[in-house]
Amino acid sequence: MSGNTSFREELRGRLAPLRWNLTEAKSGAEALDLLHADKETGVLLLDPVLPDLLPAEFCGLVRQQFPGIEVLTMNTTTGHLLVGSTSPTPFASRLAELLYQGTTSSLPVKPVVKPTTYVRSSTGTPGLRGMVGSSAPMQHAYALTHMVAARDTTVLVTGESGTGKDLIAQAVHMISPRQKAPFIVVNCAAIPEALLEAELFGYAKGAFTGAMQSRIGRIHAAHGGTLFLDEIGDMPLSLQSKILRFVEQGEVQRLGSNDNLRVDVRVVAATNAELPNLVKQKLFREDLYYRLAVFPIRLAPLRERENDVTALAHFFATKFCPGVTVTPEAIEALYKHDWPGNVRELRNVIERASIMAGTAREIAAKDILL
Ligand SMILES: Nc1ncnc2c1ncn2[C@@H]1O[C@H](COP(=O)(O)OP(=O)(O)OP(=O)(O)O)[C@@H](O)[C@H]1O
Repeated sequence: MSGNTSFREELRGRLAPLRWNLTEAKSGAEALDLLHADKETGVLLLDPVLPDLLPAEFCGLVRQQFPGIEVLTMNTTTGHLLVGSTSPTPFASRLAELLYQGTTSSLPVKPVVKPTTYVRSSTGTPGLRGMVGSSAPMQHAYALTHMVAARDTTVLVTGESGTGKDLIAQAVHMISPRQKAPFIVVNCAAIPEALLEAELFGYAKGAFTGAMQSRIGRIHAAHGGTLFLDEIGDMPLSLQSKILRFVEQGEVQRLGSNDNLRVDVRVVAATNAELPNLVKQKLFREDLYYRLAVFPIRLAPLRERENDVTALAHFFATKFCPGVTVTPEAIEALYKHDWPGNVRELRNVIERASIMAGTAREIAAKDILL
């Protein structure tokens, strides 16, 4: 794991003869996502200069969520392992020795350390206001949100529709030092393409017919705070280079004006589209994708969130009808469903059920209409 491309290449070359399954990550967030996806990882070689997280934060997360993985820190200048003062495992010492010597010929073919468990405990990770659910994927999302919120790093929230991406974006702002400054939302899918540029960047007087006076755009309105670009996958290609310039350089040019105005805006983007696919189809700029995806937070679909349906059902029942409970049979009925619309769909089902329940003080299985 290293943000340094040439260092990763060098290491890949040196480890290639071992025929290990090698996976590379450019940032702490990407590494955590890959570890979640591939439970076979045994060893993580870490460049301690991470582009997104402090090494201690990253190591703490890996220790908490993947206790079986051995994290070995590297010196990227020398290419040697920094085997710390705590006693290293025999594997770490051997790898250190071999990398130090610049030869890997006698390394064991497989890493000797295997991951054992994947922590699913509900303890340790603080949650986020307004968000219910303590499944492992949600704890992972909460932890990433807490870690990144304090910085100005751009965040990309992904996940199916209704998984809570808006809530995460709001949380990033609300627990950041920018919380008292504006949180401006732009739904890129909801504003017609012809109006989006003026809406985002503003315009100078006379920029187009009807521009009777100058106006600042929503980017400007977010100065000092956070701009939430929702449905970023729908951002027209024609506007993407201008957005990239704003995200990279903090510069905004109003329509019909040559002045470059500087703004201090943190960007959070969200999408339910697979941006890498859009990049392949040339519908989304690759450079913008990489710039936005500095710190990705992926929200799992509800069907992958273990027991969260129970907690969410009780939460929404209380919200719509304080004092009402949900019977175990009703909960069982909820678990038979796949939830393609995710939490939004569950919320709607419980809202309807609380009406169907009438004057009863509980929501029964018969009230659950799927
Ligand atoms: N973990 C959660 N706890 C409580 N409510 C939630 C949670 N996740 C989502 N919701 C609720 O579900 C609804 C949909 O959430 P949200 O709008 O954040 O989803 P989204 O992923 O942004 O969807 P879309 O892609 O369609 O914009 C909202 O009413 C939100 O308050």
